[in-house]
Amino acid sequence: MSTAPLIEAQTLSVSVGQHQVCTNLNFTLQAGERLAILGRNGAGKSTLLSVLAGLRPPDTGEILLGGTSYAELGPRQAALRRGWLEQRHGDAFASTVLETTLTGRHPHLGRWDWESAQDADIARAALRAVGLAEMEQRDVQTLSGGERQRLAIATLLTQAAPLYLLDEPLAHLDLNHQIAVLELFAGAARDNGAGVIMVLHEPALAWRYCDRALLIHGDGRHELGPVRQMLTAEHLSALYQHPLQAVEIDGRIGFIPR
Ligand SMILES: Nc1ncnc2c1ncn2[C@@H]1O[C@H](COP(=O)(O)OP(=O)(O)OP(=O)(O)O)[C@@H](O)[C@H]1O
Repeated sequence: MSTAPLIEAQTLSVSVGQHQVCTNLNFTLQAGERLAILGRNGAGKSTLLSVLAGLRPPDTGEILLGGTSYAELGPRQAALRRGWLEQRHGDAFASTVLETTLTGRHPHLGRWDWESAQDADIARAALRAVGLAEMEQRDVQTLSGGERQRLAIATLLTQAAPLYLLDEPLAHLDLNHQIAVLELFAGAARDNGAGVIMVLHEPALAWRYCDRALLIHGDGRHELGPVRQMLTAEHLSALYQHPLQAVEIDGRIGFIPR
């Protein structure tokens, strides 16, 4: 069995327009690890995540999935190794919730294959996991923002890639569903050895649900390390350019804006 990391970024430099997102970024993510990406609006978190997903090229450097580059893998093999939750979900056509979830199985099917009963079982299990089991025949265009976000997560779970790249997975979710989704990916990491990289705007949840944090400062600088070292009031006040105070209750940390 390959012991190569799920993903490895080597000397990665990324820019968009005139904006430098990161310079000389190096990291590896092993099975079962969770990494949070944090930074101000416009810092370049989504841009970096789309580079990690192989959807736009870095300026320099390389990304390897299980030791293999995107160029060598090609789109189908890449889709079997990493799933990407994008920030916006457009539904140009009417489709049911179940049909949309089943699109997650496409990388697993041959060119002329239809989805099997087993594929439908996998999709239904994912819909149950995000609390949408009762809605499988609903038209996606009628879903609320939070329901649509949970459907995107169910589709990603149906894809069942070992690495999840999540761009703001908590967008549109109420507090109850935020924790449910973070618990879902914590379980995937713990029980199935999934790797998770997620863009989050809530440092307290990153502290609780991730092992490491990558801080993107928006001027090309980044910092990477264990959450307990990275997610301090001092670091986060500098990152968000707003003074924050850390509060600890029952072993959990919160950050209060001053
Ligand atoms: N095609 C483009 N041309 C020029 N600038 C762009 C382009 N795409 C994005 N940008 C800019 O690059 C910067 C980084 O965008 P990105 O979406 O990666 O930020 P982000 O950190 O994910 O922000 P947010 O927290 O608001 O989602 C932003 O200032 C954005 O306006």
